[in-house]
Amino acid sequence: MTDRLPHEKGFHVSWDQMHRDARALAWRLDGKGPDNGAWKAVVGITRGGLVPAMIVARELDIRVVDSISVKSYHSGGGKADQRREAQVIKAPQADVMGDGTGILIVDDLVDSGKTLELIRGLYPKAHFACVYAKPEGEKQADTYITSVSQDTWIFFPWDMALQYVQPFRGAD
Ligand SMILES: O=P(O)(O)OC[C@H]1O[C@H](OP(=O)(O)OP(=O)(O)O)[C@H](O)[C@@H]1O
Ligand code: HPA
Ligand SMILES: [Mg+2]
Repeated sequence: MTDRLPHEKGFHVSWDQMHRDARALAWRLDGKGPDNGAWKAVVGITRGGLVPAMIVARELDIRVVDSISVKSYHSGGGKADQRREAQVIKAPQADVMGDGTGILIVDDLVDSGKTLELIRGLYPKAHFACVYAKPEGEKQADTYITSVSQDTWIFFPWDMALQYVQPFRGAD
C-alpha cells in the first residue's frame, strides 16, 4: 500500500536515466562553490538522495561525503490529502557542516518542499540541489535538472523491477 497521494501520471526513471540526470546536475554545480568555485562536502538526504549524491561526489571529485537522515510522515488521520511532515533522525558531522557554507546538500527530488525547508532551517548557507523538482517545492531547490508536474508520481529505479507484461494482443 503506497502512502502517495492519488496521481494521474507516472514518470518512470531507469538507472541509466538517473545516472545521466545526476551527472547533468554535477556538471551544473561544477565551479559554483564559494571557495574559488570548490565545494567542501556533499551531503545526501537519505535515502533517495544518496544515489545522486554519490554521482555528484564522483563527478566533481569531492571526497568528503556525509548523509542526513530524514523521515517523512503524515500528520492527521489517514486522509489522502494529509500534510507530510519531516524530521531529522540522523544529522551529518557538525564540524563539517557549520552553517552550511560550501556544503552541497543533494536529494533525488523536491515535491512539497517540506524536506528541504526543514534542512535549510538547520544549514541556511548550504546549496540545495535535486535531480527532479515539482512546482510546489521548486523554490526550495537552488539547482535542479528536470521539472515534473505536480500531479506526476516519480518512480525511481530502486522502487521498480523488470517484469513481464502481456502482449498488446493476447494469444487467441
Ligand atoms: O518535498 P517533499 O514533499 O518533502 O518530498 C521530497 C522527499 O520525499 C522523498 O523522500 P521520502 O521521504 O519518501 O523518503 P526516502 O527518500 O527515504 O524514500 C524524496 O526522496 C524527497 O526526499
Ligand atoms: N516519487 C517518489 N517519492 C516521492 C515523490 C514522488 O513523486 N514525492 C514525494 N516523495
Ligand atoms: Mg527522500
